[in-house]
Amino acid sequence: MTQANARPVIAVLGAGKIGEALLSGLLHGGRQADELLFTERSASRSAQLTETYGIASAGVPAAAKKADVLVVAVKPQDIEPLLDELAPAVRGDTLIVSLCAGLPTALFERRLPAGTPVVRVMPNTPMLVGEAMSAISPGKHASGAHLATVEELLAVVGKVVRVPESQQDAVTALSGSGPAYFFFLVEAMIDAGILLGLPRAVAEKLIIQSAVGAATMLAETGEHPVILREAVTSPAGTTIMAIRELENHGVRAALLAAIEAARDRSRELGRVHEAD
Ligand SMILES: NC(=O)C1=CN([C@@H]2O[C@H](COP(=O)(O)OP(=O)(O)OC[C@H]3O[C@@H](n4cnc5c(N)ncnc54)[C@H](OP(=O)(O)O)[C@@H]3O)[C@@H](O)[C@H]2O)C=CC1
Ligand SMILES: O=C(O)[C@@H]1CCC=N1
Repeated sequence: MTQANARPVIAVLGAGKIGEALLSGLLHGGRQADELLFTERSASRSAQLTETYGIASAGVPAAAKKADVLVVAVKPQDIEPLLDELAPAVRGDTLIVSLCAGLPTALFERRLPAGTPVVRVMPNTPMLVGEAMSAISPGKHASGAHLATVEELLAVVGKVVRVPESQQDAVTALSGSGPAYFFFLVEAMIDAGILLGLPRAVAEKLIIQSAVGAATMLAETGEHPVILREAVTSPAGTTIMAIRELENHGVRAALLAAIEAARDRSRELGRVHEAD
C-alpha cells in the first residue's frame, strides 16, 4: 500500500471493454476516482474515459510507480509490448492481476521482477451491471492475502470463485465467453419472433424478460435446470415439439463442441507465450 491502512491504488492497464467495466464497477462499488488510474494507447479514448468517470490516465511507467495493484486488461496478442514497458517499471511489492484469456501466470512471473505476485482472473462483461462471474487463480508468488485482495475487489462487481490455474482455459470457454452464447441465443429467438410475424419491439420484450425470468429462477430456486425445463414442458404440448427440433438439430452437441473449441483457443493463446 502507498500509505499505512490506505486502500490500494488500482491501475487498469488497457481500459477497453472489460477494463472500462471494471473501472465503472469499482466506482459504483464505492472506490474513489483518486484510488483508480488507467492507461490507454489512444489519447481520445483516454480523454473520453476521464471525462466520463473522473479517473486520471497515466503512462505505464507512472501507473506502475503509483499503483499497488496493476490489472492487465489488454488483448493477449498485445501483451509482449506491455510487458516490455512494465518489466523495468514495476515495484517489487506490486500485485499483478491478469484478466487476459489464455495467458499463464508463469508468463508474467518470467518477464517481471523475481517474486512478483500474480493472480490470474477470468471475469465476464456482466461486470458492467455488477453481475460478473470471475474465477481467480494464484501464481507461484501470490499469497492468501493477495487472493483475498483480488476477491474483495471483484466481489464489488459480481461473484468470485477460486479455481486451480489448470482449470482457467475451461472457465474462459464457459463463463468468460458465456454471455456471448446467451446473447446469440436471445438474438436467434428474437429472429424467430419476427419469423412468426411479431413486431420486433414486442419480440425483444418477450424474449429479454423471459431470459431475465429464467436466469432469476435458476439463481433463486437452486433447482436443477432439468427440473425447471420439465415444469414448462407439458405432455403433448408446445414446448416438447420445440425441444424435439432442438435435439434433431444437434443444439446440445453444438454447444459441447463450441465450448470445447473456445477452451482449445484459450490454450492456444497461452501456448504462443510458452518458454522455449
Ligand atoms: N471482453 C470480454 O468479454 C472479456 C475479455 N477478457 C480479457 O480482457 C482483455 C481485454 O479484452 P477487451 O476489453 O475485450 O479488449 P479491448 O480491445 O476492448 O481492450 C483492450 C484495450 O487495451 C488497450 N491497449 C492495448 N495495449 C496497450 C498498452 N500497451 N498500453 C495501454 N493500453 C493498451 C487497447 O487499445 P487499442 O484499442 O488502441 O488497441 C484497448 O483499448 C483480453 O485479454 C481478454 O482476453 C476477459 C474476460 C472477458
Ligand atoms: O473472446 C475472448 O477471447 C474474450 C475472453 C473471454 C471473453 N472474451
